[in-house]
Amino acid sequence: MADDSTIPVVDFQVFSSPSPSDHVYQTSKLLTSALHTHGIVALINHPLASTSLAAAFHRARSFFSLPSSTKLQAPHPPGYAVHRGYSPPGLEKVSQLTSSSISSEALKKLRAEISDVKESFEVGSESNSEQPNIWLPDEASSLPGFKNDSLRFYWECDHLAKTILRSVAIGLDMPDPDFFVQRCTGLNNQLRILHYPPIAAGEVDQGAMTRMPAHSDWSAITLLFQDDCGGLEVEDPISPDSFIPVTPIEGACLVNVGDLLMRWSNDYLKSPLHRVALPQLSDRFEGEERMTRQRYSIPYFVGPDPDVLVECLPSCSSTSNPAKYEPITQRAYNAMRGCTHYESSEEAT
Ligand SMILES: O=C(O)CCC(=O)C(=O)O
Ligand SMILES: [Fe+2]
Repeated sequence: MADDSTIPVVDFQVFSSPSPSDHVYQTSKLLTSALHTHGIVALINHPLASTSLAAAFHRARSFFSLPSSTKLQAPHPPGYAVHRGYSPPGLEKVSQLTSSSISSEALKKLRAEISDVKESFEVGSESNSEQPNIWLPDEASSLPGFKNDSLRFYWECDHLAKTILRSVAIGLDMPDPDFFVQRCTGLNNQLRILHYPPIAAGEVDQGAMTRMPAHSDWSAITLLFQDDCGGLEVEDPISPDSFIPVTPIEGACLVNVGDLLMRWSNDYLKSPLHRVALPQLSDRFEGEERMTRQRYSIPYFVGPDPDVLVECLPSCSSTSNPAKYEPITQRAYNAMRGCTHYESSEEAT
């Protein structure tokens, strides 16, 4: 485990080979303890093959290198309801601000002043008819194998996610280790590849741009793979409003709690605020056009199936600690968060 100014690291080796159950239990306790204190953990020696991960980053670089006119042939639909396809830089803005915490005029002004500089492409299960995938029409000639390889990676991430969800259930001393796996079948996950293009250093100096503002994820858990650029930060649990850097560890899988696991666990597991800050001064390329480094990351959002009711786990409540949230389905939670997000970012649609 790390000190308080960095995020915890847990060695997940026991899940790569047959291991005694007490080792599995100890690792699972370390996992849930990290997700309790920080809401995020870096798993090392996890079972996802490093070759698959390297190939996924390679695929992301190839995709984002295509001309804009090609990428825009697989456009993300307007609105919040469907999360698939390509979003060009500046299109999507995430924010934790809600219309109840700030007036809509002030929110609009804030959004007009600060632009998110990133592009993304999102993929789901081919069986999810409510969220149909959006592929390039001509992918065979522009990016051979992109669709099949992306889908294979999607299911490899799902496999890792299920191992982690079982470990969370064990760490929470739940009677059924498959409780979460049965409710998060893989139908409703979302694979996102993200590219943060280089930014002119002048913009960094003026603070006119951000990479991704602070937000929590709407998922049950999120797996996140990042390159070596850095910039990801998570709210400091012992000093809220300040953020600690999530320093890249090669090959590690970051796992953060999403809002729905937080609700399931009655706030025992925290869905942390996190953001992507601009790179450090020392990490800028100098020259006439002083630019920052570009960054790639791959989040994988693990969602319960849309109609699963997320309600406080019996082991996480008592008479002195009653349930804090009303039961809610993923579908209803998505609509609730999405409406707020959509209303307050209408210029993005
Ligand atoms: O790019 C990253 O490292 C973070 C991405 C993220 O937080 C998200 O897509 O929700
Ligand atoms: Fe996130």
